Amino acid sequence: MFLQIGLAVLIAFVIWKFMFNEEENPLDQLPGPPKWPIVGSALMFIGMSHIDLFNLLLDFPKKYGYRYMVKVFGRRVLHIYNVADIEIVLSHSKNITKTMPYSFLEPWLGTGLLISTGNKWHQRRKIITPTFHFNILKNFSKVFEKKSRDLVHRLKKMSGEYVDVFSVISDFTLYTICETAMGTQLDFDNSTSTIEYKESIKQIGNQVVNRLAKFWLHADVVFYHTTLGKQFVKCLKIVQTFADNVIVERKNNINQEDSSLIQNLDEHADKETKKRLAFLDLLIVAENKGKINMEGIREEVNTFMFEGHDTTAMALTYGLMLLADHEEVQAKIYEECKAIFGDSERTPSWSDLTEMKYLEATIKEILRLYPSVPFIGRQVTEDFMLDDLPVKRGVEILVPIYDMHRREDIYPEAEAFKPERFLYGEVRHPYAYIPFSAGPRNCIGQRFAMQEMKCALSEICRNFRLVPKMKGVRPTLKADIILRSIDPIYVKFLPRQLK
Ligand code: HEM
Repeated sequence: MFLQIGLAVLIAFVIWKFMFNEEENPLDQLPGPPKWPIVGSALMFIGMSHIDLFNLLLDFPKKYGYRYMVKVFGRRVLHIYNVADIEIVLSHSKNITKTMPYSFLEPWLGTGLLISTGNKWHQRRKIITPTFHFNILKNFSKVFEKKSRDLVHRLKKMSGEYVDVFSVISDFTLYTICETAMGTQLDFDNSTSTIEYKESIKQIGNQVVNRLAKFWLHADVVFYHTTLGKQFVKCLKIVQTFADNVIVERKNNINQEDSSLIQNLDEHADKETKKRLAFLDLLIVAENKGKINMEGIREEVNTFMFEGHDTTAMALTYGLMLLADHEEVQAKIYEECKAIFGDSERTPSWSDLTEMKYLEATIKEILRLYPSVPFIGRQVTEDFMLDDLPVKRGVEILVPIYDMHRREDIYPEAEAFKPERFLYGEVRHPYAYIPFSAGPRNCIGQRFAMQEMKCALSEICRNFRLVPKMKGVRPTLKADIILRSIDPIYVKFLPRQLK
């Protein structure tokens, strides 16, 4: 009896709240998919796969224009495609809070740099920015060189067969980030803890995405009772334990020489140390100065491990697919490398990579067509004006990078792969090209990512001619935190004679 009365009161409250007590919102005047009382447009998304959702989002701006609003129950999600709007949103100094999908990463990444907001984010960004100092990145180029050489060896063993590119490339990016972030080599260590860590870190990303795709798993009370939730907890434990052990070991080993080197990076630009510095060492030095604690170090190490391997792995995978399809682009990269290396078989140094202008333009074009992060979300915490439109606290904003990068009026022949767009100084709005986002919350790892990708792609193009499984075929994509393909992408790597 009491239960029924309670239920009736609850339903009456929900109806009153959504139908009669809802504040006027200027966004309600914007175009958008049909809305019903209480549920908004929620019904149209029920049972939709991630592929359908991705396609629906591509279709919406054609129907509703470059500023539209999707309402799902009480949530108002404003979608913006105009570069001027995107600039206002991404350059806003106060509205820096991320939207809901990232919260599912929180049990793993904590509130590290990617997820945190407000003062915590400001402080962390200040502490972490020096870890991406030019001289630190230069120090990492040795890791890029070595891992790229190992990658070429692995591909040589598979020459002539169609290779599932992502599975090989994601090992490369994982090994690279692990050595640069934690100073730990995963590739040749066959201990159980290392193998488990490698597997878990790959699975954990998939588990988060699976959860995101199923709205009934969004509530913690449900999720942690499912098989998926239990597997997630298991992987989380393995990943956290491994990271904690590495941090403790590294803390015990950091010495006076490392500390002084880190604190005087500019003076010691070219100094070689016996031990290669890792991001983690810089965080340990920051801890010694009381700027970050153990929990903070763990959050940031895990954040680098997540952001630093999947993003570059997907970009390189799409990149190899596009190169295989465009022999003329491969040939130009090969010629550029030949002009730099001549007959030498040495791996590229930092300054060699800086000279690779055509390859740089190619990578930019890869990231235009396939930005590893297809959408950026912001939760509005402070009212602001989007030009003439008042946007109120509580609204969510979605910046669809993937779709904006394919706007025909900004990029003529937008679907075509043309690295030359980025070679001859074509003028466009600075916010019209944002694979690494822009404004205060832009990607802190972008220079790292560019150098790593340049190193890997130049080594691959010097050593192989790439052949597609089927020319002109493009993958089916799905809406996710990272831009993923439904099916594997296959490429054949035919060895070149290096001369
Ligand atoms: C192709 C490679 C990469 C792409 C396309 C990319 C893209 C992005 C984008 C779009 C954001 C903003 C996300 C948002 O606002 O929701 C971001 C943030 C971030 N990225 Fe990257 N990223 C790449 C590689 C890396 C690498 C290699 C690292 C680390 C070594 C890294 C570390 C981060 C971190 C820590 C943030 C959060 C920054 C903050 O909020 O202050 N990324 N990245």
